[in-house]
Amino acid sequence: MELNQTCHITGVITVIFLKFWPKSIKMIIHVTVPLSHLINAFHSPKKTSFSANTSVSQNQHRDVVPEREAPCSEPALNLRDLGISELRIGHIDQLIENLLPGFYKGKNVSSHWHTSHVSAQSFFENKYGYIDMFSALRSSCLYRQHSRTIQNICSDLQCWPVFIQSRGFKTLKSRTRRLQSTSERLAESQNTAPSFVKGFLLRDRGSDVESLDKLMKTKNIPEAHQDAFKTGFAEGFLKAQALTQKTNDSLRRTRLILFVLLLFGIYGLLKNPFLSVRFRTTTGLDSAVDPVQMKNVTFEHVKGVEEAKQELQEVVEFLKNPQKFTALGGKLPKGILLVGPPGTGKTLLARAVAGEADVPFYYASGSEFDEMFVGVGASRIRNLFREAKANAPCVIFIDELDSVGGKRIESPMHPYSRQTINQLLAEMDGFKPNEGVIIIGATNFPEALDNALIRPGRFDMQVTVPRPDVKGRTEILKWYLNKIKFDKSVDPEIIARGTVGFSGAELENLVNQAALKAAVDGKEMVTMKELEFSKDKILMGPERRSVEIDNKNKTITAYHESGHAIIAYYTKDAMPINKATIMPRGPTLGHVSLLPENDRWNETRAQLLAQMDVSMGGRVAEELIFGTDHITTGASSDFDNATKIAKRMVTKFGMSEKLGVMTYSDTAKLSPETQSAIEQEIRILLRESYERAKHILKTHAKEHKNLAEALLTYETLDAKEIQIVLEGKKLELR
Ligand SMILES: Nc1ncnc2c1ncn2[C@@H]1O[C@H](COP(=O)(O)OP(=O)(O)OP(=O)(O)O)[C@@H](O)[C@H]1O
Ligand SMILES: [Zn+2]
Repeated sequence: MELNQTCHITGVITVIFLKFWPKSIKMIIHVTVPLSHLINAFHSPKKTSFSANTSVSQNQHRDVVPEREAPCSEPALNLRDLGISELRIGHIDQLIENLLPGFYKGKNVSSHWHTSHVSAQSFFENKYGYIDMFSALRSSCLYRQHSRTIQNICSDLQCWPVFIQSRGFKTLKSRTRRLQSTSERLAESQNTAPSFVKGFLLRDRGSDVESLDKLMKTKNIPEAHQDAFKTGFAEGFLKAQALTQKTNDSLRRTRLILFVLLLFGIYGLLKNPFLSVRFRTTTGLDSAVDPVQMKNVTFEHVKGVEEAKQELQEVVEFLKNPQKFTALGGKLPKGILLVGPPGTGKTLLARAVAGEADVPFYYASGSEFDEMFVGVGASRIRNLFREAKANAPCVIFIDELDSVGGKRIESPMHPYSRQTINQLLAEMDGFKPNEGVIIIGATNFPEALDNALIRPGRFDMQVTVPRPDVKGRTEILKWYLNKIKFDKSVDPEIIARGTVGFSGAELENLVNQAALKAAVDGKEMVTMKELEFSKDKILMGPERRSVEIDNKNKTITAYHESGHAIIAYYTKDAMPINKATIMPRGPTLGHVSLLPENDRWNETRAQLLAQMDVSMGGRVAEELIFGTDHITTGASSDFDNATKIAKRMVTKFGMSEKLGVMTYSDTAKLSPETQSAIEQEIRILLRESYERAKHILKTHAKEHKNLAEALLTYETLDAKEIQIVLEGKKLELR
């Protein structure tokens, strides 16, 4: 039987024994060697042509005799000759003992090794002078006689789990040697290592697992080893994966942090007032054009302010055709100031001027210019004017001019408050009147403006934009009613009469609220009812139907509101009653709304006194009907109103005999005597008003009672119904 075959048989025997010995298999399974060790173990150490007692020094050059070329003439050596019948894991020692008598500790083997001065690669080598077990086997005296067998055993044993001691640390020298020897060994092992290991060693990472399984199958690797290999591979693979995963995770985290920091950086730059200003006013993308961006607004869109429109017409002419004005040598105003209460159409007018002249409209709000950072306001103004000059002719509109051009505060606390306004003054002086740039400012408080702003050559043209009169209101109502579906029965005039003092914005809101109400009620179009409803809502506040009010409180409210109504009805100079209700609205439990029959441009002393008396009507009614112990807190807002009127009469309108026609703007700075004189006068006015109200209510106690009961029945009464009740007629049930 050919040696080879015998060896193979040995190898096979080995395998068979192992196969049927679950215990030994278990033992083998426990002995799992990390992958790197397995690879080390495969590299059967260099073939050495040692003589038995040659002293072994690890750096002796070894010539490698490739196993397969060795002649196979030796007699076959089988385990029996070695006194071993069957080979199990426990027999390794005996085998080695027989192969290498005296190898094991305790026998004084001719020591092949000295104390190593250079640390060897492994403790094994340090101790035995051989790189590993196999080279120890090969150097045995038996090797020469049975080199073939020992080689085969070694190569078979290679499949056995081997105990390799390796040092936990690597010296540079050993590392180099290891790397070098590993690569040489790897090259060599490709010849000696069984094919399945080759595939394993040379595997491409991509398809490890299935090639490993495939190899396990095709090369019928013993069961026991499969787990060890798989475990080893899995461990190595998982470790590698875990490491990659960790690296990827930390890379991802770093990238995320950098990205967030970048975002913050960009946000900070954009928010930076200097940059954002530059961005806003110098880039075409987001220059300070009117954010509302109403397209081609013309004078047609502005109703009820004819006078203001006429005054601005000439500005439009100038913007359309500046030469016409320069030829005559005339100078147009650089700055136009629109003055009026909120919501009267100042911004709309400025847009209409730019729209009529068809020039760019630059919108800026005064409050934008004031930032907590010093100098930001001034830089924004510079940018705005630079951009406008570059696009002349154009309109610059500065809304709420008083917030940037307010009186300059001369105080060490605000050393920079002048910077922005000074910049504005400088810019206004910085261009010639006929350069084609018109600056329009709007303010609700002209008195708050710095005088330097409104001197000639700056905002030297002032246009008043007042609240619309009944005619203007009718026009504005028609304008907005035409934008919705409304019933033909709607008479804008009546609504206009009932909305004295309403601004354009409030009228627009009234029509809009009526449309919403009609939509909520599922109506096809808006009728007078919805318009009245939204008017009351604006005048008296939204109804609070959900509020549950007990009868006692309802009765008090009914007499309180009737008190106001009776005074208004029986006082000659009082405003006519529009409506009385005990339906809670807004913050009040009831409300009486009065409306002048037309616009009051001025109010007489009698009218002011009448308003005070009406305000006193509520408290007086409570006192007369329920007694002084049952008067309520509900009259506080009435007294506020009456006190305000009395104070304006004394300090503003010169309507006090004692204090004369002087005005007292800042009472806090007055002398104590003057202050107490003012208080005295106010007190007298209020007491007299109270007495007048009491007199009226005593005189018309019956009507007062009838009206209160009607309110308890109908909850809300309009002017007509109130008149019917006070005339003693019966109201038809609604
Ligand atoms: N005379 C008017 N004619 C038509 N619509 C008006 C008129 N006045 C106000 N409006 C409406 O009210 C809205 C607000 O008006 P605008 O902003 O021009 O008032 P304003 O005087 O500038 O208010 P503020 O002083 O609060 O800035 C306008 O968009 C417009 O729809
Ligand atoms: Zn009241």
